[in-house]
Amino acid sequence: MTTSSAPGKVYLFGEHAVVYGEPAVPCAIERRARVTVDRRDDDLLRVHADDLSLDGFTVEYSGASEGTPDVAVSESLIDAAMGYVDAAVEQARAAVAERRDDGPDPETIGFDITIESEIPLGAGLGSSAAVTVAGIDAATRELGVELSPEEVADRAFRAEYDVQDGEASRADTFCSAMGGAVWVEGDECRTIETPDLPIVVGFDGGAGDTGALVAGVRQLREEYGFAADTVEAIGDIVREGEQALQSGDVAELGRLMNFNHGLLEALGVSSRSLDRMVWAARDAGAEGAKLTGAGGGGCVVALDETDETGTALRFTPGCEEAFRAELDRDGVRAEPATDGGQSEGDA
Ligand SMILES: Nc1ncnc2c1ncn2[C@@H]1O[C@H](COP(=O)(O)OP(=O)(O)O)[C@@H](O)[C@H]1O
Ligand SMILES: C[C@@](O)(CCOP(=O)(O)O)CC(=O)O
Ligand SMILES: [Mg+2]
Repeated sequence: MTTSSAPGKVYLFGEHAVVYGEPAVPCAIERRARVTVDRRDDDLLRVHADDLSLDGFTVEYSGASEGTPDVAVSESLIDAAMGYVDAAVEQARAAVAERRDDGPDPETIGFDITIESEIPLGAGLGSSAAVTVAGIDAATRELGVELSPEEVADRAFRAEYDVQDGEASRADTFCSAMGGAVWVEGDECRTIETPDLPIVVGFDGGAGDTGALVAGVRQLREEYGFAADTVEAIGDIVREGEQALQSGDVAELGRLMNFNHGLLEALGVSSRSLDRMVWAARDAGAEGAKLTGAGGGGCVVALDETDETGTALRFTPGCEEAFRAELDRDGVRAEPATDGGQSEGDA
C-alpha cells in the first residue's frame, strides 16, 4: 500500500491566458489531496472518493473495468467525475511500462484507490491537479518505480490535457508536483524564489466547469481581436509582476492582481459572488484581490498581512469560508501508509 500527497494552489496571476502560451504564476498552498494505492491481484480498479460530491450526491465508484458504479447516476456524469483518476492510472501504467521490460504488463495490474482531499472541487484551487499528481506518484511507487517530481508533473499534465480535451496548461500540475511558486510559460516550467506571501482565500461554496470556461475564452478570443488582446494583456501583467515577486513588493503585486481580475471579468469567467468577495477584500484593505483558477464560482485570492480581509470575507453574503493559506514549499511527497479509511473486506 502506498500513499502520496500533493498540494492545491492559487493563481497569483495568469490563469486562462496560460493556456495560450502566456506566462502564469501559481503558488502551492498547504491544502493537500492524499491518494492511497493498493495493488490488487486482478486487473480491476476500485476507487473510494468520499469527498467527491456532485450536485448533492456522493459517489463511491468501482472502477471502469469492474462495470457499473454503485450509485444511480448517469455514466457520463461518473466518467466526468472519475476522469482524472482513470487518466492518472493510465499515465502511471505507461510510465512503469516505459521503465521496465520484465514483470507483468502494467496494463493487467489493478488497484484499490482511496482519495482524501482538503481541496474543494472545481473551486479554482487545483483539486484535479493535486489528485492526478498524487495518484501518479502513488501508483508508480506502488509498482516499484520512482519518478522525479518533474516526470510526475509531465505525466499529470498529459492526464489533465486528455481529460480536459486539450484545454489545459502545465501550470496546475507543475505547481502541485514541485510546490512553492512556479513560473509556467508554454512548455517552460520553473520554480521561483518568493518570500512568504500573505495569502487569504475566500470560497463561495460553489464550483465552475473548467473545460467549459476555458472553451468560452477560446471562443471569445477567436471571435474578437480585442479578446485576444485581453489574453495578451494578462501575459503583460505577469511579466510586469516578475520583479515585484522577487522583491516581495506586496503592494505592487496587489495592484497587478486587481488589474488581472478586471481582465478575467472582461473575458466572462468571473461571477457575481466572486466579484462580491473581490470587492469585500479590497474594501477591507487587501493589497489586491482576484478570482483564482478557471472561475465561474469557487475561490478568490487576496493579499493582506492583517486579519481584516478574512474577517470581512466571513461577513460577505455568499462567502462560505475564508482562510489564510500558507505557501506550501513541498510538492508531491510520499506519506506514511495508512489504510486510507478502508477496512478489511471493504474493497
Ligand atoms: N477528492 C476528490 N476525489 C475524486 N476526484 C476529485 C477529487 N478532487 C477533485 N477531483 C477531480 O477533479 C475534478 C475537479 O477539477 P476542476 O474542475 O479542474 O477544478 P479544480 O481543479 O479547480 O478543483 C472533479 O470533478 C474530480 O474529477
Ligand atoms: C483556466 C486554467 O488556466 C486554470 C484552471 O485551474 P482550476 O482547474 O480551476 O484550478 C486552465 C489551465 O491552465 O489548465
Ligand atoms: Mg483543475
